[in-house]
Amino acid sequence: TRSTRPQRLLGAVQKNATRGDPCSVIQAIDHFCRNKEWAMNVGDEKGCILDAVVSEVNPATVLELGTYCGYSTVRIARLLPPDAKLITLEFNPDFAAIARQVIAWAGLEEKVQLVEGASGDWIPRMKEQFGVKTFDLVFLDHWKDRYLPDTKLMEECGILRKGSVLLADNVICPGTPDYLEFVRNSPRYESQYFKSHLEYTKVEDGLEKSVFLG
Ligand SMILES: Cc1ncnc2c1ncn2[C@@H]1O[C@H](/C=C/CNC(=O)c2cc(-c3ccc(F)cc3)cc(O)c2O)C[C@H]1O
Ligand SMILES: [Mg+2]
Repeated sequence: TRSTRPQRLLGAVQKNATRGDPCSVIQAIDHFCRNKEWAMNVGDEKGCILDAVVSEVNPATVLELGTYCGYSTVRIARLLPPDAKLITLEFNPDFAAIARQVIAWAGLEEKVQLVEGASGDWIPRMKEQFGVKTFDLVFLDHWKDRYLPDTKLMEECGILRKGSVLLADNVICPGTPDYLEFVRNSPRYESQYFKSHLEYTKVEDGLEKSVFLG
């Protein structure tokens, strides 16, 4: 049977990237998506903004919602200090299987814990299951109608601390209007919009960075 796009994306990584070299994995995926088949990775342009925020926060603990093929997982994990931990949630087993191989090809397995399951089920269990009290950085890139409910859930579960940074992809395209309205109007967040473009296109999109004020 015909391969899937994530399988072809993994093939491009295994063919063109060097094992243990995260930058070559990122470049291989961006080249594949720009020249062969578009895929919903955060991409190189928004990826540079993601890199800047990760470097600024220098997080010890990171939560990613929506792994997909692991592109942003690799982008973030490659910048983390040695004993930092990135937990990434993905409920589609086929995507999770591809992402594990992409993360392994980049040589970043030690820094990444990929959890197969729904964010709503796992956010309440972060403390007991993984011994993580709070997250310094959360990257939201899963179903767009889950950004707001999961943010409220993270607040309720106490996994955000004063200064925790939420970075949300696609706040313009496809758009997350309810989430954007919430973080921009809530007194508990200091929000900033980073204008960019939808991955591999000229369409406007951007990232919203929201600092939880406790
Ligand atoms: C609740 C929950 N828990 C765990 N994993 C979850 C989850 N909801 C989705 N996921 C997983 O994250 C991934 C989903 C991401 C959703 N992202 C998107 O739908 C998405 C869509 C576009 C886009 C833009 C313009 C167009 F014309 C077409 C598409 C661009 C992007 O950057 C995106 O992230 C894969 C899915 O299995
Ligand atoms: Mg996205």
